[in-house]
Amino acid sequence: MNVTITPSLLHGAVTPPPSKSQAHRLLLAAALADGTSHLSNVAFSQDIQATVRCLEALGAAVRQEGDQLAVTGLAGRTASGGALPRLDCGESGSTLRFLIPVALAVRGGGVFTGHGRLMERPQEPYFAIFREKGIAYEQQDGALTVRGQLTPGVYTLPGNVSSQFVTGLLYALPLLHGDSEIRLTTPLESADYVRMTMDALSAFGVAAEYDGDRTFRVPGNQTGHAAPMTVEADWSNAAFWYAAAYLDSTLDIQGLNYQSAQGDACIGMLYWTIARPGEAEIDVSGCPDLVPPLAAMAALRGAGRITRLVNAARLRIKESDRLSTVTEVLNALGAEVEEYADHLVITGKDSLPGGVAVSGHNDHRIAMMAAIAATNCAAPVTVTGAECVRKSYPTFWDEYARLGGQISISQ
Ligand SMILES: O=C(O)C1=C[C@@H](OP(=O)(O)O)[C@@H](O)[C@H](O)C1
Ligand SMILES: C=C(OP(=O)(O)O)C(=O)O
Repeated sequence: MNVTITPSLLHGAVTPPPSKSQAHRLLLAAALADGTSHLSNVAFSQDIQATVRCLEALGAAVRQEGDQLAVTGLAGRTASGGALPRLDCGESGSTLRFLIPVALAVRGGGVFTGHGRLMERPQEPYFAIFREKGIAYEQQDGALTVRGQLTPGVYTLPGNVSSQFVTGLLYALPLLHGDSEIRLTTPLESADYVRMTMDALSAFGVAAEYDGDRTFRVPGNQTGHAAPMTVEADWSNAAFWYAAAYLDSTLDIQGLNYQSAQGDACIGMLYWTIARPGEAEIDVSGCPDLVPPLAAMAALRGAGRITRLVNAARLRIKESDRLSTVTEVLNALGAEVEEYADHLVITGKDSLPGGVAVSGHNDHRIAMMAAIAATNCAAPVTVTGAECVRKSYPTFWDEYARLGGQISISQ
């Protein structure tokens, strides 16, 4: 699907979709707990569909009841020895990395498949653990098979590849028959995502302790208890509307929790960092998903104003190599972005020429970045492969049009 945008500013009230990160976590906690949890405000983005499908494959029951999702958990039931469950994780890194250790704990392993770039995204921190602990793994023809017994003990891994490994272990280790420890060999990046994990576990009565530095203590023999929960609005996707507002659209962004544990809630603060005159340097190691909207803001910050988005190496292992795709797409629109190994340097302009077609690179955040930058372009912009927004924000283009964005869609 191609979307052609005739540049115009956006106006009106908008509520961001339910948080994808929080929904993954609540669904998983509910699927492992005792009893039936009712979850409100779950939206079926492709990534959440992947998590639901995989939790069902692991034996949890998920059904729609009115506008809630009822999740009946495994309640400590485990099964091993039979055929391994097959888990199609779509393009969702969270689903894959959260469920690898969970599948080992509850089913003795699994066969994981994925689409797009997913199976190329790194899993080495898990593989290093598996080699040390004698868990078999094999990646062949796009499928990753893991098989073995997860045992309580010490789990050592780096903190700077992806926080999603820590989250996966925090879900799996409480299920084991003994206490465990997670030890990080480097400082934890994306730390707020791990805090969100601990909040979700704690809402279901599962305890883990973090020393705030490199060690997590995880007591074993824990089964969570069903809890009614409501998913918050998504700050990572709200950030695109913040970017549009910074670029002169008049938006009333509603429904957000300003006390949220979502790390990307810092977009409110970063908005002002970008709005101030002079050079800006933003460390994005805690909020990697904000780079596309921040880059759109920085590209249009005003002539000559320099923004550095630093500590961003991890952006290369997302749905696309985001340091390269942010650079390519914004520069195609006429921006001045310089790409380095682990950072971007962006020299602002007052407006961009546009007048080109840019690829969404099968990356929802790149397509949304292009759409927001297009509001400040002089000539129409076509986003090809624009359906990729379904990964996290299926209604994005509808909302964009509802807010007055002038789009035409072609196949
Ligand atoms: O745990 C999560 O929900 C996520 C963690 C982050 O990944 P990293 O920890 O790999 O940076 C983020 O980029 C991703 O979109 C979602
Ligand atoms: C990187 C993302 O998600 P995941 O890692 O779960 O695929 C994202 O939503 O930007």
